[in-house]
Amino acid sequence: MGHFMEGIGKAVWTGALLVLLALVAKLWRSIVTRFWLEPRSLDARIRSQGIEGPPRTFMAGNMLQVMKMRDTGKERDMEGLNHDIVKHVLLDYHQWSKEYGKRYCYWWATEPRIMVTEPELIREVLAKKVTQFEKSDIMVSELVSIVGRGLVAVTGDEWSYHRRVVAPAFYLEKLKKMVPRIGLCALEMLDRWEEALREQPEIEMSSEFSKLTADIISHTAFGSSYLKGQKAFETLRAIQEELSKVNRYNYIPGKRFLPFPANFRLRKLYSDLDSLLLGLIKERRAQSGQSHDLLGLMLAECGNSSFDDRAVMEECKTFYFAGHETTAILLTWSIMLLALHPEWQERARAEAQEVCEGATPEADSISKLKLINMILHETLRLYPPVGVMMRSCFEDTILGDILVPKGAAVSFPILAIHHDKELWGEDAHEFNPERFKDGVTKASKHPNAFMPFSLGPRVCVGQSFVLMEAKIALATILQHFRFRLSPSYRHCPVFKLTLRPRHSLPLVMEKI
Ligand code: HEM
Repeated sequence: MGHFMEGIGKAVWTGALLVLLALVAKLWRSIVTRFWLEPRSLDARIRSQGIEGPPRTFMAGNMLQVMKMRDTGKERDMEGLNHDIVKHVLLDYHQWSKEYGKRYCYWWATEPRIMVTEPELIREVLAKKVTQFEKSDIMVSELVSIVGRGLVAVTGDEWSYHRRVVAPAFYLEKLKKMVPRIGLCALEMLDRWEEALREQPEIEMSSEFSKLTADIISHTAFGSSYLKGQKAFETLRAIQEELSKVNRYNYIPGKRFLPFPANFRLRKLYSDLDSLLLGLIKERRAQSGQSHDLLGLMLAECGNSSFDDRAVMEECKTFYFAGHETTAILLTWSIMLLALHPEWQERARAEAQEVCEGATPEADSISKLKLINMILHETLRLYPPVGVMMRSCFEDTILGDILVPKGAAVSFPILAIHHDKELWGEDAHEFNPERFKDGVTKASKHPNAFMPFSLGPRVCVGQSFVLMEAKIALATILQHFRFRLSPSYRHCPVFKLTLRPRHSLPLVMEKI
């Protein structure tokens, strides 16, 4: 009996050992395939087409190099106050495009990314071959951690469904109802400035515009519940801070589950945020009548469909992340450019005074602010808040003269395209809003060379909202203040998720 039991025990141990060995072998095979065999085969297919690039390292590819090169720009200011910023901000593109040509390949962890700068090919990816090119799993998981599982992050059928529910909230007729509220937010900011100017001659613009756009999105997204909206946005800002600390380890698989203190803090912040937003949505569903804020419009659109409270909550997070900082940055760069170019400041002021007659713009007069519109476009060309975009390739696809293999990605350096002399002429680095006088499609040698909001069906859903908001803010400011750059301003644009000034933007303000 004893021998019999011993025999069974041995068989169980041997079986367990075999299972363990099989699991280790499987894991080993998938590690070798994912980190060595697949990248090696993709590399060979890309290089065989004459597309060269910097040598890559195991696992991280060129990711750490790219981060380091982008950090170099953060460590020193630009030498002059000019707009030739590609070599400062996108040093990786500047160096590698000189070494390997404008079309080269670099590696983001195990994903090869082919740089594509031809607007025609970019249009093909973003507007025509949308099923072959999508956001990659790596990108989606990074986006979900930053912006939530809303419109920016979802793909395929889930994206079509979200877009159908969200897009109507941004129709011009609906946005027009938000104009008076945005005007009030701008006037409140001006009151604050008048108060501050009694003590000092300068105002710091980046933080002012960050407050303004947070205030506007809190009101326009949540209407009467805007104080709770503000609380949610503070939590989102804390999440953004924590994420910037852990993003450096993105190439480590499963890094979100590792016991970093930042991961524990993030989990708590996400859970606080979810209960706050879900509470707010429940309250709103219980109210009768329709409200004209973004949340109300979205709830009306989804009705009783399967778009549940969680899906609505993810879209609320998306509005904040996609729309708050980007808009603040647009306003910051445009006022910097107007401070630097007093002739354009005077022309824009004259237009604002003529159209608005001392008041904030009305919904129907916003389209008459043509010069201000041109100034905003020129700002978005020189300083696009989203400076680089990309898409992954899900099946072998012919793109112009390239065969993009499944598993590779294409990357579009929007900033470099907006500064390309072949597209924009010799004055590509100069501020010249006049180039937009006949509209965006005629401003350069290619109708799609201007792409701050992307192109095709996934074009920025908030595009009209942001231009409306920026026009109201600028027209209101211009009618009340004349301004110039403070001598203490230091010019140092940097990439920190978006293209922003590293230092503050102090302006010397004079009440008109
Ligand atoms: C100057 C300001 C802005 C810029 C430069 C900008 C730029 C962009 C870009 C480039 C994309 C495409 C991203 C991609 O597909 O990888 C995008 C998408 C998006 N943006 Fe904006 N955006 C701005 C403001 C806003 C605002 C104010 C909102 C909303 C309140 C917003 C909401 C969105 C959403 C929801 C998407 C995803 C659209 C989709 O995939 O269907 N954006 N934006």
